[in-house]
Amino acid sequence: MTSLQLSAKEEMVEKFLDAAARGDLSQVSALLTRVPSLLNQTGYSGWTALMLAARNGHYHVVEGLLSHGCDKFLVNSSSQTAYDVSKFWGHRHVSNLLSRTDEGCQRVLPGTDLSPQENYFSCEPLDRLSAKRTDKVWLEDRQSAPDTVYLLFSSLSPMVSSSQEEDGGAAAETKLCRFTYEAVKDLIQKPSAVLIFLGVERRKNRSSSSSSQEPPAWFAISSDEDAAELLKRCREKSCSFPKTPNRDLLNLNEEDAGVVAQARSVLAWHSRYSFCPTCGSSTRLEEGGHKRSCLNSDCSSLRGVHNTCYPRVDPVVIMLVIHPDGNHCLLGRKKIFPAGMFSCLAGFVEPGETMEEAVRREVEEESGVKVGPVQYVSCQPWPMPSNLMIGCLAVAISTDIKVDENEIEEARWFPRQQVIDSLFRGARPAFTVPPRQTIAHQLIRHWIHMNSNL
Ligand SMILES: NC(=O)C1=CN([C@@H]2O[C@H](COP(=O)(O)OP(=O)(O)OC[C@H]3O[C@@H](n4cnc5c(N)ncnc54)[C@H](OP(=O)(O)O)[C@@H]3O)[C@@H](O)[C@H]2O)C=CC1
Ligand SMILES: [Mg+2]
Ligand SMILES: [Mg+2]
Ligand SMILES: [Mg+2]
Ligand SMILES: [Zn+2]
Repeated sequence: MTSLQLSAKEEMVEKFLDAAARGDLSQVSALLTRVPSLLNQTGYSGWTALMLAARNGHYHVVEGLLSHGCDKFLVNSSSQTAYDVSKFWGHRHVSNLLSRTDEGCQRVLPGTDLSPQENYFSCEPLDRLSAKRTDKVWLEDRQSAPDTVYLLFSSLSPMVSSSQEEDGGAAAETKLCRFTYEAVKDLIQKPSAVLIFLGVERRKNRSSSSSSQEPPAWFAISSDEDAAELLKRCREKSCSFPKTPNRDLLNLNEEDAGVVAQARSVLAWHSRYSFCPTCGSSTRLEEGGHKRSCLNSDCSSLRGVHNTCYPRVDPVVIMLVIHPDGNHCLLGRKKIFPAGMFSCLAGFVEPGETMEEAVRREVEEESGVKVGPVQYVSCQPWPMPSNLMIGCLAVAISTDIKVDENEIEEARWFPRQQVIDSLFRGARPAFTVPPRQTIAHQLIRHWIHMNSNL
């Protein structure tokens, strides 16, 4: 290419970027018709036409460029996307346009903070009515009510039905199988059965005429009967008890996942605490399955408050560590991860430790990186078996990495652009992030959505 041709091309790019910056939609369209390759060209400091139009709030130019299929995830030399730029300059109509996805209303780049409800397993479709757990008469009455819903568990997995996609591809949706009292009453009567009261359905419309009637109650029942025998109780063909909960329970809809978060954690606690941890005696289920009391009347667990009597929740900190330059984040991989997957570092909170200290300790133990400020973002119940994942952002104050090979296979600083590529583009990214149902994924997204460079 001659220098004359080169400068002609440069001139064309400049003209195109200038038209976008001025909001001249007809010139932008005319130039694109003649030279389609202009679409994602960059000028000074890596600014694209989309960024320049976004900077100046030119909604129709942004719309036009998007309709031509321009790449909205490109970043300039300060690692800002067009969305970051429009948000910083207060052009909300443009940032709303840029945050839309092809799937419609789902937000890829939300302008607001992540709400706790957005984490999978955190939806609460049932009102737990904990005060009713001690009301034996009420509980027995609800158990046999015709509209009461029973979920059936075997080896801590709920019975689910899966619909397959038409081409025989991956399971499209997994639903909890719901049973009536009549269908499971023989199981409830077995001495080995564990029955948990989960709550009652929340009324969608409190002022509805049927409000005098009690909303349906939900129970979980765990049975040690043979799984194949249990499956015969279901009329649907595609029923199963998932074998790999870490993976299979992520295909439920948000509401079913919320119910499973409670039921699985409580059942897992019963399966591991059959005997009193204080004196080793047998225990009795109480309070709708939310308590185990020791049968030895001399046991000290019967006096005072004891966490041996109630289901456990184990707090785990999970953190996205940001490089002091603001443009890289620290991700690690365990040996058991699928090839190419990197995730946030995580670790159990230890006794007598604050959340912030647990973040600093786990990051330093696992990666050798020292952490300064820590900020809570959101949390996620993780019923594998009963963790509460406390999601944080943390800022590194040192950058050398030395991994603890017992826990982590590799840890690396990833540039923001690679993270964006992995989250949103999928086309041969340098690494993969965990699935959207994990808080690790949501924390990574949260960081990308922040205007950390502006
Ligand atoms: N939802 C999400 O996005 C994510 C969820 N997680 C979950 O977080 C949990 C913790 O993460 P992980 O990195 O493994 O934690 P840690 O870094 O704390 O390492 C766990 C190891 O530490 C030991 N350990 C120390 N204290 C405890 C304790 N109170 N309970 C259990 N083990 C303890 C165990 O060792 P030993 O086995 O030798 O006794 C265990 O294998 C995991 O269960 C994982 O499923 C993790 C990442 C993402
Ligand atoms: Mg650790
Ligand atoms: Mg860890
Ligand atoms: Mg640990
Ligand atoms: Zn005891």
